[in-house]
Amino acid sequence: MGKLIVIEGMDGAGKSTVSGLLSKLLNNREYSTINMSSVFEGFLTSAKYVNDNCGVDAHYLYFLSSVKHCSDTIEKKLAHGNVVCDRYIYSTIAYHPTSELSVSVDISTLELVQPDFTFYLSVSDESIRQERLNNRAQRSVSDRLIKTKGSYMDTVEKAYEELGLVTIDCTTKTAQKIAEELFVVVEAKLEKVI
Ligand SMILES: Nc1ncnc2c1ncn2[C@@H]1O[C@H](COP(=O)(O)OP(=O)(O)OP(=O)(O)O)[C@@H](O)[C@H]1O
Ligand SMILES: Cc1cn([C@H]2C[C@H](O)[C@@H](COP(=O)(O)O)O2)c(=O)[nH]c1=O
Repeated sequence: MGKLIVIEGMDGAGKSTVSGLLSKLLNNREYSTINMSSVFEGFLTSAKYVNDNCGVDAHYLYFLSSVKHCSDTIEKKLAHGNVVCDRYIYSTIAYHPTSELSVSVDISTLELVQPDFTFYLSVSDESIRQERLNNRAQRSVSDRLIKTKGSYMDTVEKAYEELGLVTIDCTTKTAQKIAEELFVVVEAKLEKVI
């Protein structure tokens, strides 16, 4: 059974870039990289539909079921090697503040595969996060949202912080440097899967 490494963070923090570089460092052959948003065909189209046409409860339930789907996909991949996953259940928790929800779901009932490592990539300077988002094509609705005090993205960031994940400050370091930092942590604890 392989190991699961989850990379979390807000839009533009560098998750997909760092996930790819980390996979490379860890050895491509044994590591597959997946993005929660592309785990099944049509995910982003449906996510946009739900966002535009449904309330926050439906949005939350859509993402929860998608995480379950992602977990099942990961489980199959773990039989053949290790997996680096860009976003997981922590995104769903952080992006859906409980104060906005009228439904409550016991996450343990989803029986998700538990990560062996979870890293939260933080960018403390909002102008840097915005610059990164502006330098690439927009991919999601929250790509447009600027974090100001009391805003939705501020709530998302606080929710992430409350989860107490291993936090990596990605404000000024290069993506390569961040990946190397994570590589050291993972390598130190990992049994080689051959
Ligand atoms: N440490 C870094 N320093 C400078 N630029 C970076 C860094 N990490 C990523 N970038 C650049 O910032 C942009 C956003 O990175 P990336 O797409 O990896 O973020 P993301 O967290 O996966 O975003 P999203 O969640 O919105 O998909 C890309 O253009 C990428 O090349
Ligand atoms: C898992 C999850 C994600 N979101 C948001 C966060 C992002 O803005 C998009 C996903 O696109 P990305 O290219 O992977 O950044 O969806 C959400 O609102 N709820 C969730 O559970």
